[in-house]
Amino acid sequence: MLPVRVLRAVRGCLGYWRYPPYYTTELRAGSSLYSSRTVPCNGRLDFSLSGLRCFSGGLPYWKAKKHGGDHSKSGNLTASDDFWVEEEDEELDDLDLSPHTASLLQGAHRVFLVHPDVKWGAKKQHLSSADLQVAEAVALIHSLPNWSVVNTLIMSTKSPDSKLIFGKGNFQTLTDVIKGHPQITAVFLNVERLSSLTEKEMEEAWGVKVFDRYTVVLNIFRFNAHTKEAKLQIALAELPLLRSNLKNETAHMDQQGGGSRYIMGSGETFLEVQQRLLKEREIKIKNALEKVKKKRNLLRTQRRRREFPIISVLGYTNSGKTTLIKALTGDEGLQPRDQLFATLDVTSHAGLLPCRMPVIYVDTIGFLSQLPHNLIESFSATLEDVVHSDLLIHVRDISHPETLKQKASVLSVLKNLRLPQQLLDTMIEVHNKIDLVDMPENIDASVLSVSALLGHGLEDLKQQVETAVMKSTGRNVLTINVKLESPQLSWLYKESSVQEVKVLPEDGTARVRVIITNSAYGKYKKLFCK
Ligand SMILES: Nc1nc2c(ncn2[C@@H]2O[C@H](COP(=O)(O)OP(=O)(O)OP(=O)(O)O)[C@@H](O)[C@H]2O)c(=O)[nH]1
Ligand SMILES: [Mg+2]
Repeated sequence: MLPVRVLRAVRGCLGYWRYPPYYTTELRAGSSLYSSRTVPCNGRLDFSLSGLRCFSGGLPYWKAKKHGGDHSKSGNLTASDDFWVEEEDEELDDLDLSPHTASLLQGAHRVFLVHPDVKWGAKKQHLSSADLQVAEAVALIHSLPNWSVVNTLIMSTKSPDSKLIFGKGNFQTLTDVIKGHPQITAVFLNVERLSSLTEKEMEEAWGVKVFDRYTVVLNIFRFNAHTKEAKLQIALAELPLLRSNLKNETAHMDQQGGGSRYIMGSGETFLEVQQRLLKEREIKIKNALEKVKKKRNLLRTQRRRREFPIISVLGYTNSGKTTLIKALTGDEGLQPRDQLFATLDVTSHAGLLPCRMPVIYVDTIGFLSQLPHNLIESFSATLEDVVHSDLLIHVRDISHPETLKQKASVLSVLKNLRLPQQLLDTMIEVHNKIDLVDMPENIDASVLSVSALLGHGLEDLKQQVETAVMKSTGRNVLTINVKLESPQLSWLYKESSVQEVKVLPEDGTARVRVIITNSAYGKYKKLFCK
């Protein structure tokens, strides 16, 4: 989604970009725009963007300086995360989005991690070894503040669908091992989802909390969600947990003769009242999400009208998407972290291509194989905007032992998003973290190797992005010779984006570098090149 404030910010910078290059321009977003001072045009015009900066406190503010600095560095045109905070919608405010299963998030947990290794059958994981699945599960736990893994155990099972996941003998062995770790406060069973009954039985047998992937991933999401949409998605994804808690609670009350009794005067039992409240909550959340979505569509339309090329950056979680966008835009507000799902909210960041055309890089939620299904559904909604991109960049962590498997799972999620074929065909694949590998093998010529952290390979990447964006948006960067006495130059200022003008006084001409659409160039040729 592209919040209003950022649109304003980018509009400010577009204003600058389209401005004839004989001004030093000071743009202030929020107040009336341009206060400009004319600077004499002395032949070669060199514009530095190194003074462009968008501060995170107060109003966004840009200042363009003449001369000096690194032109190719779009980085200084920034939109920090603060500008992506959505405008508050008062109507949504009565919906309590604080976690309803909050107890899990609070405090520290010392976790015993159990990975059921399915040897055969439909649930066997073919692409990944048990050790690597455990490594990913450990990374999930470490993505939660103050949670640590005390020990891990891979236990084979022939009956993953049975109530206790393991056969009787293995379950007993497991219980003995867990009981031998009195310092633990929880067990993380690395399965997608445990039924409430299984969870309850295991907790009784082991005497500590038991978590599945759904609960852990939901908690990570909850911890990292900042925008209203992300919080709403989480509130929705939390409902199945609340429903199964309710079942447990009612069963417990029933044992004491309470849960299914009628509440006096209401005509409803405790269970019915709670179910109704949950249903009402679900409807409210869905309505609120629908509203946010409509707002997003509106912003999308506005953005289209202003024609900022959109580049969506996708990839497996922790592959370096945020680091890459930070390197390409210089946005200091971005905070890459060595965690899974560090980025949950889809945010957009303004950058400049080498030809100085502003573009918007969209940072997206990372993919994870075996992400719980409900969560995929809620979060694929946040990827809807990807469909409207002009270009996709797929970032891969080339140093990861399962980099190929990660690529396969990203491509399969993309397939489900039903993206236009042309967008998939033009997708740029970036091999990131090359600083961590000795000798990259079999690199396809079309693939770009970079180290987003160290800044290696970024110039080539920007160049390739520029070529692809120009192609997909029907634009060209051209240098055109114009006669100074003809209206060509003023026509170009009006109909295209003039980047640079070199006056050649001896022959009364100028060399003009422009970014021009195919159709405008067609008109230009018709008018002036007969
Ligand atoms: N050595 C090295 N580390 C990198 C590079 N790029 C990113 N990292 C590190 O990888 C970790 C994850 O980086 P992020 O940019 O947060 O990854 P992401 O893909 O945005 O992750 P999610 O938002 O969680 O999906 C951080 O610790 C980065 O510092 C690189 O080129 N080299
Ligand atoms: Mg990220």
